[in-house]
This record gives sequence, structure tokens and C-alpha cells, in this order.
Amino acid sequence: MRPLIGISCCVKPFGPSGMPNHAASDHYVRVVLGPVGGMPVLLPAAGEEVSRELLSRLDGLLLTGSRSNVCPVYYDGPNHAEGTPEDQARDSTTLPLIRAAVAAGVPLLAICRGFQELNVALGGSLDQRIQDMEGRMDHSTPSDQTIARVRTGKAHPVRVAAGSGLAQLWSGLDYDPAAVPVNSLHNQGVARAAPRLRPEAWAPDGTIEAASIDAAAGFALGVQWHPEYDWERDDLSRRIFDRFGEAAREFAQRRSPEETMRLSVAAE
Ligand SMILES: N[C@@H](CCC(=O)NCCCC(=O)O)C(=O)O
Repeated sequence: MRPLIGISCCVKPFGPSGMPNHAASDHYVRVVLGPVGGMPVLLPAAGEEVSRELLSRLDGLLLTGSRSNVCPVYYDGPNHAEGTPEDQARDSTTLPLIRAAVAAGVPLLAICRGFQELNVALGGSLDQRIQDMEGRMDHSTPSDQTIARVRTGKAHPVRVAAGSGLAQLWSGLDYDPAAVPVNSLHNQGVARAAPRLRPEAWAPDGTIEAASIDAAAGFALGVQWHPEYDWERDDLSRRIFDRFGEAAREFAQRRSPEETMRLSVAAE
């Protein structure tokens, strides 16, 4: 049996009437069916109660990227500039879900918005428009860029800390830890790192690009870039999903029926 991997959804308007739909990009479904080797389960942004109950049945949690932004009330930040997309249904689902997953040791991989959520869920804060900040780079990619290879192509290097979890995960691969090229599709980024967030990679302007969680009971990695766009041609991206899948399989094997019961009680 493949491990069950929960994929966080957004709520997005759909069709001529703008009907709210729960949605996650097909890239995440395909990466779970592909290198992760799991069974994807789309987690509706239906609030804490639903997601906690679902969590007790999951073997891994994939927190997806999205154009929307974590509402600043969750980190005591200033209001967003007008027109900045938010998704409070997603926030109210994922933030408690992340805390519950970390507490239960459910393997967790957080990508872009998901990485920002991870930081906020654990008590950190976000910068809202990095490109407007003195001495910082523009990490955004125009959303109207229709050429996929350009929109998701490598945009800047990141430096990976020696001995970090990420460096260990990539051991044996041929790469330069001082300059790993990554894509970049975000405006926001980690400002104050949460107490348990352990930064492991940085952009040239100091933006935190990857982090693990201190004393995590299981695999827990967040990346500000999008490995799901190029795992078919990029070994470093692929390795992230391979390891996440291994962690989920181990978690599933360790989980006895009693453990499943313990997790569901912990989720209450
Ligand atoms: N909204 C946040 C998070 C950015 C993010 O997750 N982007 C994903 C975009 C996916 C795509 O366009 O393909 C921010 O702007 O920082």
C-alpha cells in the first residue's frame, strides 16, 4: 500500500459565477504519484476540525505553493497592500494542521507558500514585498509569463549550509553548495524565523530559502522554491521528493492501529 500523502488545497473562484472551489495544482498530484510514490489525498481548506481528523490517517503532508498570501493577522504584520491575494479558508486550515503534524511527527514537505505557512504556524513572521526592501532582490516572476520554462526556470543561486539536513539529503549528488540554482515565484519571505525553524539555505540577499525544524520527530523540510516544476530533469529536486516518500513509507510502516488511535486522540 502506498503511503497517503495529504496535499493542501486553496479555495479559488471557478467558472463564470466565481463559485469557490478547493484546488491544488496538478504538479503536486503528479509528484506524489511519481517520485514520492504515495497516494495523493487533496485536503479541502475546510477548517481545523476536518483537517485534524484527516491528519490522523495521513503518512505525509505536502504544503503547496500558491499565489495567495498568509493573512498578516497570523503574525501581527501590517495589512497587505490592496489587491494582494489572501485565502483565509486555507490559512485557518493549514496553520493548525502544520502544528498538529509537527507534534505528531508526520513527515512534512512545505513549498513556497507552504514554507511561509510553516514559519507562521510555528511563530515566525513574513516580509510582504521583498522586492521593495532596501538591498533585497526581486524574487517574483510575473504571473502573466506564459512560457512555463521561463516562468519556472532557475532564477538565482542559493547557498546551502554545510552539514545541514539539506546538505545530507543531497549527499552523493554533484552540485556546488555555494550556488545551487533555484526557480523563484514569490513576493513574500521569512522575516523573523520561528523559534524552531532552522534555516539551511539562503539567497544572495539573505532571504531564507530552506529550513528544517529543530528536534522534529520526523522528516520536516521547507523550501521557498518549487522543486515540483523540474524533478524530471533536476536530480536535486527529485531527491527532495524521494526522501519525503521514504519518510512517509517509514512512517506508515511504524504506524500500528494503536498508533493511529494515539494520533487521532492527539488531534482532538
Ligand atoms: N504568495 C506567496 C507565495 C508564493 C507562491 O507560493 N507562489 C507559487 C506560485 C505558483 C505559480 O505561479 O506557479 C508570495 O508571493 O510570496
